[in-house]
Amino acid sequence: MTEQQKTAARVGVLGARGRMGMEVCKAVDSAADLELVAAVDQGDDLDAVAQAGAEVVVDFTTPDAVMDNLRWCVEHGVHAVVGTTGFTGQRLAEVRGWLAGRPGVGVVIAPNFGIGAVLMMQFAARAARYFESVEIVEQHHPRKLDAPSGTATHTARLIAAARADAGLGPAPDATRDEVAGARGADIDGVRVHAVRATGLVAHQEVLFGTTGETLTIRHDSYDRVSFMPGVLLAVREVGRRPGLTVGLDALLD
Ligand SMILES: NC(=O)C1=CN([C@@H]2O[C@H](COP(=O)(O)OP(=O)(O)OC[C@H]3O[C@@H](n4cnc5c(N)ncnc54)[C@H](OP(=O)(O)O)[C@@H]3O)[C@@H](O)[C@H]2O)C=CC1
Ligand SMILES: O=C(O)C1=N[C@H](C(=O)O)C[C@H](O)C1
Repeated sequence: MTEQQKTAARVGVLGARGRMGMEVCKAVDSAADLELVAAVDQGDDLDAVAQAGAEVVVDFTTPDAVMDNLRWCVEHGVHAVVGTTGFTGQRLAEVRGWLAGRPGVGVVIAPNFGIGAVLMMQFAARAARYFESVEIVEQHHPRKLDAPSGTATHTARLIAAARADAGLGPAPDATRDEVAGARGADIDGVRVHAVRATGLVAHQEVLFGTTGETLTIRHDSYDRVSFMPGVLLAVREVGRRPGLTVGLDALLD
């Protein structure tokens, strides 16, 4: 064993045969300071992760699978970096509850690991107080299971909080006799529209409007490599951050 291998952090990937999981396995494999010790997918035994001595697990599975995986990690003292979507306030509270019993364990959950996407969300939250209207349009590949995206849901919540802080009421909207769904989903008072089309990867526009002007903030991931610097940053940092960290923002400061 080389000196490099002795000090490399041991990483397991869940959802390893998925679109993101495959990319994460490649990225971990290519990082000199990380060692891919377990690649687990549907039907594989999670104990492979423990047997391989993984210190950090990366989860890109499904909203249905992720909670069981995460509880397993916390119970086994393995740090977790989670990109899988579907984290409601209730789910986050549950994770905090598990972590309370394992004070040394760190969990990072981020709806989007793209640096540009994180900035897009920050810029949108900053702009929110100045515009009476706001709508989010997220666009993804058609094999995505969830809608709206985790990124769009998170963005809507940030915008809603900023609007509430600024004392803004509901965005003006005189629509009547709607065809169901025509105005998108309502997330904390923010309309979110989900587009699915072959050729897309992951894209989002936040459209703000006020008298005589609009502001559009747009982010595009054209390739899943865009998420890898954020994922690797979280893998390297998670052990130094016991408890739950939501979003990549705290790791970029
Ligand atoms: N935070 C971020 O930056 C990003 C988040 N995502 C999110 O990551 C998740 C995965 O996306 P994507 O890679 O495109 O999806 P895929 O469907 O391509 O991959 C998910 C993989 O997880 C497997 N899987 C299902 N259940 C389990 C389980 N219990 N244990 C281990 N593996 C399991 C699936 O197997 P099978 O197909 O057999 O069910 C599949 O191989 C989604 O929630 C997506 O929204 C995606 C991109 C970026
Ligand atoms: O499923 C995807 O592809 C993506 N999922 C995440 C989300 O739901 O926000 C992140 C990114 O949009 C890609």
